[in-house]
Amino acid sequence: MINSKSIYADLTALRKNVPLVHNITNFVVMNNTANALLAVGASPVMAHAIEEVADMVRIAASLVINMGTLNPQWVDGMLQAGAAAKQKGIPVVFDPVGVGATPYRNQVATQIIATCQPSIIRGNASEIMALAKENIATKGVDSTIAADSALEAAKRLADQTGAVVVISGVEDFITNGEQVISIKNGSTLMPKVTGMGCTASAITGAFAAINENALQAAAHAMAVMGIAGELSAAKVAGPGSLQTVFIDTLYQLSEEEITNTFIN
Ligand SMILES: Nc1ncnc2c1ncn2[C@@H]1O[C@H](COP(=O)(O)OP(=O)(O)O)[C@@H](O)[C@H]1O
Ligand SMILES: Cc1ncsc1CCOP(=O)(O)O
Ligand SMILES: [Mg+2]
Repeated sequence: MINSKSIYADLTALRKNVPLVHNITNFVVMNNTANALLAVGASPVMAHAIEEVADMVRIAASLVINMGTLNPQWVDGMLQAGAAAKQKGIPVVFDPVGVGATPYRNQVATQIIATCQPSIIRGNASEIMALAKENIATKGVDSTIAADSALEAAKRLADQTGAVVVISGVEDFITNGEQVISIKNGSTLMPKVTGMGCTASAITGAFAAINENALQAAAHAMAVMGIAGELSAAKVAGPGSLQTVFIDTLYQLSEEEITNTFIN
């Protein structure tokens, strides 16, 4: 369904079109995700004020909503931005950071899915299980379970919401409820850098801006994440340098590297 040629074709389209990706994201990752979006070829803007989100959506090619550090004002902004994105017809990517950890996060995630109707939801296995209302003990923003154990829950969530659902982890799974694509690239060092999941969601927003097929766009984004993470991890001593080398690797990512590294 996807291959190294289709990944590179979308990456080339992204670099050529430089789509504006509007992010309403958390305090922890704003800088990393903006830099990752620039490096992959997109143009990021971070804007959360209720007074401007709808106007920003009007000039954006996609919207990424990430609920990592919530407060009620931001939630209002997310809901307004999501409604404006639906009206304009641009894709919405939702990252339900930490859902399952607190009742407030659960309530906000439900509200965002209902109002913003995301075309892609990306989370780790614990988050996807929590969204699918599975009984799961979560541990803040990190997953406590393997991605494959959330696959059935992800398919159900895709059926319920109409969104493509991505579970990240050792292996990533991307499903529309029927088809499933898996990506085996990545590195055990990636979850040691905060914001790698948020970066995956932001980059998914960039690919969704240039490919109308949400399943393909999400799979291409996760493949690029995994390939760049794997190539970067081979060059570094630990998570500190992974963060910066990852940005350089994304920026330089070539067709040859994709062809030689991609595994699914
Ligand atoms: N153990 C692992 N081995 C390989 N890649 C991983 C591993 N854990 C996470 N990744 C990769 O790191 C990125 C972030 O995923 P993850 O850590 O699941 O997200 P989150 O930070 O939201 O919990 C994804 O691209 C995923 O494929
Ligand atoms: C640590 C933390 N706390 C609230 S948001 C956040 C960042 C989570 O990022 P990711 O899910 O990509 O690791
Ligand atoms: Mg996360």
